[in-house]
Amino acid sequence: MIKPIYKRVLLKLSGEALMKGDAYNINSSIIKNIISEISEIVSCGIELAIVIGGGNICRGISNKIQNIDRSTADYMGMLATIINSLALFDILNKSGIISHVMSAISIEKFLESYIPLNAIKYLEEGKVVIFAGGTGNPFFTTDTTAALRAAEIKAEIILKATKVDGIYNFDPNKCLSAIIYKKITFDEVISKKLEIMDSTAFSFCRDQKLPIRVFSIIKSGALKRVIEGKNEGTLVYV
Ligand SMILES: Nc1ncnc2c1ncn2[C@@H]1O[C@H](COP(=O)(O)OP(=O)(O)O)[C@@H](O)[C@H]1O
Ligand SMILES: O=c1ccn([C@@H]2O[C@H](COP(=O)(O)OP(=O)(O)O)[C@@H](O)[C@H]2O)c(=O)[nH]1
Repeated sequence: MIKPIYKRVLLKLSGEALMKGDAYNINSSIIKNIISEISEIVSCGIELAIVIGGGNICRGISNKIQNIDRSTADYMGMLATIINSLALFDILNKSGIISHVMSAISIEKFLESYIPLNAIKYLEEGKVVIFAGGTGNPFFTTDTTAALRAAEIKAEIILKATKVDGIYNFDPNKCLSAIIYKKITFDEVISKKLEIMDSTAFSFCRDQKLPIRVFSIIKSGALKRVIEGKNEGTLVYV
């Protein structure tokens, strides 16, 4: 049985990390693992909001189109987050975890628009809320979306599930001797220009005093350990 130290959290799932070896898709073993952990934490009373990225879809498309305008590519990216959010919604509901998708971009035909008070109501009812469509604005990322939404719904922490198991002094995919931080302040992460998240997201979380824990999406049991306040990945704090 999980002993959570949080009541309401926002989970950021990297689109690219979900892809793993399955080019421009969602890897079935990664999603199966994360769904089973989500099921465990939701059944112990955690109120869970999710932001899912779109890198697994949009990077594949924009790599193939030459000279695409930045804002056009960004709108394609936001649509990619909607595709991933709908996929996640379907998988969650089929696994018996009631969830809702709320989008920053209105598509009345099949998507509920993002209304903060409704999102909070769903969370209080024990339903998972997936925030789709990013912030609705180009030049931002889903990390910044996660920061904004987490502040608005008053989540206690952002849990960033990604390809690496924490924040290192250098990108571990480029420097094999990089050393992991168990915890690090926002000021340090910003001044050292550690690029695991964008600086807009880091600055916003610092100002809002909203901690972030970065951990591996692949490591089994990591989400559960994070929810229990165990020393998993890297904690970024004020
Ligand atoms: N200092 C760092 N510590 C850890 N990872 C880093 C660092 N700098 C850059 N990265 C990179 O950040 C990536 C994870 O960021 P994320 O936003 O989840 O990925 P993506 O944008 O590909 O979805 C890692 O795969 C890693 O290569
Ligand atoms: O508010 C937002 C959120 C996302 N995006 C676009 O959507 C893409 C996918 O999001 P992200 O890169 O954060 O996904 P991830 O890396 O987590 O898969 C981004 O690269 C941007 O092009 C955007 O323009 N505005």
